[in-house]
Amino acid sequence: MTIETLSTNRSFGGTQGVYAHDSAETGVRMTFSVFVPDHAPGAKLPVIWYLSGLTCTHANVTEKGEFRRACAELGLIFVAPDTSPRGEDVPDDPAGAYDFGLGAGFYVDATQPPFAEHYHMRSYIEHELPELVAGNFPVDMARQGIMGHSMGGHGALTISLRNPGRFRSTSAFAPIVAPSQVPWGHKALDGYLGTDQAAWQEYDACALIDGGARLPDLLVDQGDADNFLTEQLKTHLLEEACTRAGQKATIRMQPGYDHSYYFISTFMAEHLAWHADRLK
Ligand SMILES: N[C@@H](CCC(=O)N[C@@H](CS)C(=O)NCC(=O)O)C(=O)O
Repeated sequence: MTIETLSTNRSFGGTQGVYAHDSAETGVRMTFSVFVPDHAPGAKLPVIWYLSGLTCTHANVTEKGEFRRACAELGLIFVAPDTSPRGEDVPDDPAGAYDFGLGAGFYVDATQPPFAEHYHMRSYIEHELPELVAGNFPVDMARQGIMGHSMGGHGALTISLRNPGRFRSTSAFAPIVAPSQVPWGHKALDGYLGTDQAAWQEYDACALIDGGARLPDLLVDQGDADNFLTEQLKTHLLEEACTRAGQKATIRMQPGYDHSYYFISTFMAEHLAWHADRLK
């Protein structure tokens, strides 16, 4: 599996790179970014997977996430994938809406035409990208953490819940916690998976927790001035599911913060330190 280096920049005593490769899962060229702190020759570092939200590419968090100083200090590799397949042959939302299709892969393996051909973001993130990164960067795959924002928070939670033991740490900023119960999720899961809601359950963090899936621990930050909180994010559903299940979790409402990277970057270093503690 070969990767093409699109750019590298020296930053915070490490290297921020952007890379591309031909993906077998999505059938198109995919771009992702990796920050590698300087390290002793031959050393392998723990890795954080960061899954982004609606409309994002790798670039949003790479440029606005403010993760590099903390990653350099803590010795963490930070990987940021794209949020969907892209290209002329890749179908989009029929009306070009931002919440489905391009930039909105929802970390599922689509089963419905015409999306089933390219929209394999679950398998891409769970299998293909980890193999590629493990083969090309100094990552210790025994020490993985996963985090994400909004749709990417949904991705981080569901991927971690479905793969017990793989991620020692899981956190999220303003995650979609119950896509089966909110308009963004209904539109995406219906479009990618069809109307049978039984197929949606493995892509719904609250349903997975209710079904018995567990994480060692969980950290979530949510701004109380987030304009998506009431209709789309419904953080209280995750709090209730964790309480019902006895799932250990720290879910914090942050007064005055919105949904943007101003919010994410504020709490990024704290999340990374929390991950690093669990990845020692
Ligand atoms: N901008 C969209 C909302 C989508 C949105 O807020 N996306 C979040 C993730 S759910 C994001 O990270 N946007 C890109 C950015 O802020 O850089 C709109 O048209 O309403």
